[in-house]
Amino acid sequence: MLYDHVDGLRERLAGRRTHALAGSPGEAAGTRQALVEREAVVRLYGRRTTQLNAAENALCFGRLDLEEGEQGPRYIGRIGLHRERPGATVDDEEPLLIDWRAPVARPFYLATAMHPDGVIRRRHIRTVGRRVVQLHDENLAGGTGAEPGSITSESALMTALTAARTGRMTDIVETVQAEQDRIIRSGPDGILVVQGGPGTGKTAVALHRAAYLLYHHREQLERRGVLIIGPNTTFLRYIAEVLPALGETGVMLATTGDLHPGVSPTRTDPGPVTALKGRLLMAGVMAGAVADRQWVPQDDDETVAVRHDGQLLRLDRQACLALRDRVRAARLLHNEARPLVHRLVVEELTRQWAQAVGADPLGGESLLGPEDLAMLRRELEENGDVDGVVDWLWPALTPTRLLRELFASPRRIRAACAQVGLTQAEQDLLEREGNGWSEADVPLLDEAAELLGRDDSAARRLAEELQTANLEYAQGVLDLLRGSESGDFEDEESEILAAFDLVTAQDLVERQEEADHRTAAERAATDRTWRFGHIVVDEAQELSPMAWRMLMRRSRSMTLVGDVAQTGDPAGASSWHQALAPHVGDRWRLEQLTVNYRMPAPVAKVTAGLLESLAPGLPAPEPVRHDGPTPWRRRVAPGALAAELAGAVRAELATLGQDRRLAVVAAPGRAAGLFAVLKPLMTEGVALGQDPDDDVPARVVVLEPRETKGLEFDAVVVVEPERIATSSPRGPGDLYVALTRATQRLGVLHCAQLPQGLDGPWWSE
Ligand SMILES: Nc1ncnc2c1ncn2[C@@H]1O[C@H](COP(=O)(O)OP(=O)(O)OP(=O)(O)O)[C@@H](O)[C@H]1O
Repeated sequence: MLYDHVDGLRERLAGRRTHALAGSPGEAAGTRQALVEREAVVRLYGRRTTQLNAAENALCFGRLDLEEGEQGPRYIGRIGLHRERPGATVDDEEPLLIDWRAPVARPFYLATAMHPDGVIRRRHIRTVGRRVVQLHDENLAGGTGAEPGSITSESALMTALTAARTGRMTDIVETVQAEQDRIIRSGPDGILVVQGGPGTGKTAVALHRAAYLLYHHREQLERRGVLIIGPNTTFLRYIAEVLPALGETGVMLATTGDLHPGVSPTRTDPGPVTALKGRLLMAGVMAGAVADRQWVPQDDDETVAVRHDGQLLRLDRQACLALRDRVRAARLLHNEARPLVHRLVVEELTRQWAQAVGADPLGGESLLGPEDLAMLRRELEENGDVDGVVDWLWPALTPTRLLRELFASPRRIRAACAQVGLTQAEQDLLEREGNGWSEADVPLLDEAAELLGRDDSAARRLAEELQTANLEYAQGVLDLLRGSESGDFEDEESEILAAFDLVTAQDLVERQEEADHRTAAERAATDRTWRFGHIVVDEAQELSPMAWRMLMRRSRSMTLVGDVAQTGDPAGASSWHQALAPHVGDRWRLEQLTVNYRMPAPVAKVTAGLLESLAPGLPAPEPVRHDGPTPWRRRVAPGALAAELAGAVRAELATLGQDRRLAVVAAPGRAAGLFAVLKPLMTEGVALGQDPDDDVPARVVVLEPRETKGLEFDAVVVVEPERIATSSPRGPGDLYVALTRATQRLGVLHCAQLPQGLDGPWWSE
């Protein structure tokens, strides 16, 4: 019945869309307003159809039977559906399916036998396509007993947790747990931090929270947009299908490296450089770099000069210093101060000129009156040399130019750091050759953009050029139509009105301008200053202080999820207080997730040992699955590692069975070598890859620890953990990440001793 209802809705929407596209006849038809309205209506129908399509799988997954006296039963699903009754108001419409995010759906996630909340039975409905294949009932009212063969929602959860991993994250809407539900439904205001160990569902919760907030605050959030920040593009691909499956599109997914429109990081900085660029004092370095570009002559002999009407007018060091002080006192952003610089230069030159030509040879008052001076000023304003002087003293700067020229010059670096107190060795780290930007440069570019402000003159010029180009293009289109007319029509048909009889090029351009119907996310992607309605940051522990500074400009409504024990970035945080205090003091709230949904208990035990040495006192999440295979470890001679690895992977695949995926994780720099070792597997029909980003994820992937961040696999084989732990100052955190990716099986191959915390009785040999 529900699917029939959806089909009917889809059909009606398609009909209305076609009707809207055809346009309504009448006086207003063809006006700009009618076009805009039509576009809006068509987009609305399109969005609604997308939502209906997204809900096709597992449209309805739950049912609540309520105590007598309550209405019921309630069916819970991915979207809300109502039976429309002619003449009924929205409130009277009969609910057929309740959106999982609606308040009345909440008992589906929260009701327990202890606190049934009016629910006597909770039913999980499993469907394949449009067919119901399984029902799981939980009787929450005492005495009724479960129906034979029924299982509890714990079983529905277990089914989800033990399913084969596909390489893409799926939603958890059918089995959200109480502690997760509370976070998902918490209000949007302020900054919410969700701390939880590996596999506690932080990513899942963050994405469902985004869907929940969009549902309850749709108008505001669709206007301002929701931004989801992840640690790398691999991770973003991994999570990309969750929100569309929940019917929510139009959310912007990005890394912090994507936040400066026009810049795509391609460069990898060494760890110490990343760490330095992430420090808050870089804000001072950027301010110093801008100040350094507000130039004055270095000694008293040096001047800048303007030739005017045969006279050479000069600004010496003292004049330039005075001018710079006056401009700085106005506290304008660098580029926005340029008109003031221009005005003051003209003022000074006018003064000098008046002195030169208007001086009374007899020593009396100037011979020039106010009108002469005004004329002089106007002449100087139009003198191109003055523009040159302004460019010299106070150049128009883009953030990229400022940084490129800064990093290319030891002198500029020294000047920029003068007030900040970086050692010479640290200053040397900033120097670099070649082009290209790194992720750590992006917050610096953002900082620079804040200090520089806009240079409106260039933007205005560009807008004018664009307008002229558009007009020319539109005129060209009309000319083309006119040109193709004569041969095509017979005499009597040439009476027919053509487009060029009805519209001018200007009309066409205006119509194009109105046709910008991009979503907030699309517009935000091209606007550095866009303020989002809400920002979700996943793996938030990885952000540097400078990256936090950049993000805080984009919104103060945030959900930050992460685990300070998993920090891998050299500039990342070791505590939430350390990360947030410089930006928002203690104005943030903390929620914790405590249940480990990913790893079975035997794997969790191994990783808990490492956690204790990594972050003493941080509790290890409690695994929800108590059984599972015991992790294995095998110590091998260095020469035998390659052969042992190939054998171990073969054995793991055989144990796992078809459709299950495995990751081999090794220290940075070793993945390529191990990939070569495993290549023969390909001749055995095993898809092998080095990129979890592949369109069709390979069955076996060889990765470095940081590439596995946020991902999970049915089985994981970690090669030489000691080498991972010692590969960088954040090595132990990287090892912890690698070991916590397995949903079923974990194995370790090692030549050296196991690192501290990992050596224990929990392994099978
Ligand atoms: N309530 C739930 N129902 C079903 N599956 C769940 C639930 N909560 C979490 N999971 C599953 O547990 C796994 C781990 O979740 P997720 O990746 O969100 O954890 P995480 O805390 O972000 O982990 P990490 O910090 O290691 O990246 C995923 O497969 C997720 O789908």
